[in-house]
This record gives sequence, structure tokens and C-alpha cells, in this order.
Amino acid sequence: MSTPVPLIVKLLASSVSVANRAGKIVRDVMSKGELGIVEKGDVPSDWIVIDTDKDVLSLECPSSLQGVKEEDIVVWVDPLDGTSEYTQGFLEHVTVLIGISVNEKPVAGVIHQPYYKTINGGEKKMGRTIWGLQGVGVGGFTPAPPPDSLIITTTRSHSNALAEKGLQAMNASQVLRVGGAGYKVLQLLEGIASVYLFATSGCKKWDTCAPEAVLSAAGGKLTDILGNYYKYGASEQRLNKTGVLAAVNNDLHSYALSKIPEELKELQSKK
Ligand SMILES: Nc1ncnc2c1ncn2[C@@H]1O[C@H](COP(=O)(O)O)[C@@H](OP(=O)(O)O)[C@H]1O
Ligand SMILES: [Mg+2]
Repeated sequence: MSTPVPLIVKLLASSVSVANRAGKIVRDVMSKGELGIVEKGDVPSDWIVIDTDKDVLSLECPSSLQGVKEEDIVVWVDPLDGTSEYTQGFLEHVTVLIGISVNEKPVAGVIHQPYYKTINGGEKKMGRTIWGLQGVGVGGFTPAPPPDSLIITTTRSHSNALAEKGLQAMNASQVLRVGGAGYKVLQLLEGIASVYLFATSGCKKWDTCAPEAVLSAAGGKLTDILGNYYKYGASEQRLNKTGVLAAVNNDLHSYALSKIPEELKELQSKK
């Protein structure tokens, strides 16, 4: 008799399949040029996903996650992160996010890019799926070390005076303005940017849960601009009031945190 697959691994494997299908639906909707409303009970049968990703299903579950029970888990889903960019045709920025938290902490997650193109032997493939699992690592792509100079990635469509103040204080060699929390964390993981900074409120739990899970599985860190972790329990407020600060390793995170002006931290903590 084979041993049962631990719940977290099963959930992550299903999330990979769900994200792949969701990505296909996003592409189909875009190519038809219409956003329909699906009534409850009228979901097309090909939207129902029953398969699970075989590679993820065979991952070894770390001992710390083996005994996790259903009531300890909250899943945060953003079916279309980078919405403004989606409507404006910046399709590479769009992601499907599924974040799995256990006892308020993101431990596993999926970032799917529906419009990522690969050409293999002349054959074009659309979409790629990146996953992370605490204590195991990440898959679906090849991580790269951070750039040599300080490159910040930040919002393209939701900036304000506070966000700009934070950016100025970084004195970065370059600021990249792109859409979506998922895409910005991928830029960190692929060595395109060093730090993700959004020094104001606006992001929600469903924007940061999967990116935080994937980033931390790769050794990175995502917090608010005070350096505190967000909690992902079901009763937590949806809004990440005190901004986002993320980096691919602890040193870069501490460095960026030290550069955020106290005045800005105080303003955020009083909110
Ligand atoms: N001022 C604002 N108003 C509404 N949503 C905001 C916001 N600032 C940030 N967000 C949220 O943060 C996510 C990432 O923002 P950005 O792409 O600007 O970095 C967005 O996800 P969506 O694109 O899924 O709506 C959006 O939910
Ligand atoms: Mg979003």
C-alpha cells in the first residue's frame, strides 16, 4: 500500500493545474475580446479542474508540513494580477496567483504567467508555472542571482507621493515600473531587480500570499515597509496597509529596510 500524499503537497499540485487552466482561460477571454459573466451553477465543464501536477505531487513534504490539517489552511487566490496592465496590453506582467498559508504563514504558492512564450524546436508554447514550497525550494524556472547594482521594481499604475518618497530614498541605479505583485517577485527571482518596494497601502493579501510563499521558498523575504511579516489567516483584513518590501535574500532586504526613512515608517505605522 502506498503512503498517502500529505495535504499541502496535494494542494500545491492541484494549484499548479488550476493555475495552468486559469491561464488558458485568461488567454481565451483575451483572444475573444469579451469578458463574460458566468452565473453560479453555469460554469463551463472545462473550467472544472480535477487533475494534479504529477511532478509536484511527487515532492517530498518537509516534516514541518506533514501534519497540517485542513482547518489550519487558508488559500488566497488572485485570478488576474496586473489587471491594469492586462487591460493596457502589457501581457507579460499578468499572472495567476495561488498562495497557500498555514497558521497565517505563506508556505506554498504558484505564480503562473499565461503570456510567457517559449520556443522549443520551432514550436511555440504559451505560459509557464512557477511554484514554491517551504523547505523544498522552487520549480518551473531557473532562479538567478541579484544584479550587481541596486535595481528597484515597483508599481506602474498605483503610485502616489508616499510610494515615490520611498523610491527616492533608495537612491537606486534603476527603477523598473511594472504591473502586478507576482511579476515583480519574478523579476527578483530571475535577477532582473534587487528589491521590490511599494511604500504605501493598496496591495491585498491575495496579491502577496503566493509571491511571498515562492520568494521565501527560494530564500527571499517579503514584509511591510516596517520589516514586519503580514499574516494570512482568514480573519485578517484584506488590505496590506503598510506597504511591501521584498528582496531575494535577507541581506538585501535589511539593506533596503535601513534606507527607508523613519518618517515614512512612522507615517505608515500610524495608519
Ligand atoms: N491604489 C491601489 N488601488 C487598488 N489596488 C491597488 C492599489 N495599489 C496596489 N493595488 C493592488 O496591488 C496589486 C499590485 O499593484 P501594482 O501592479 O500596481 O504593483 C494590484 O493587483 P491587481 O493588478 O490584481 O489589481 C492591486 O490589487
Ligand atoms: Mg493583484
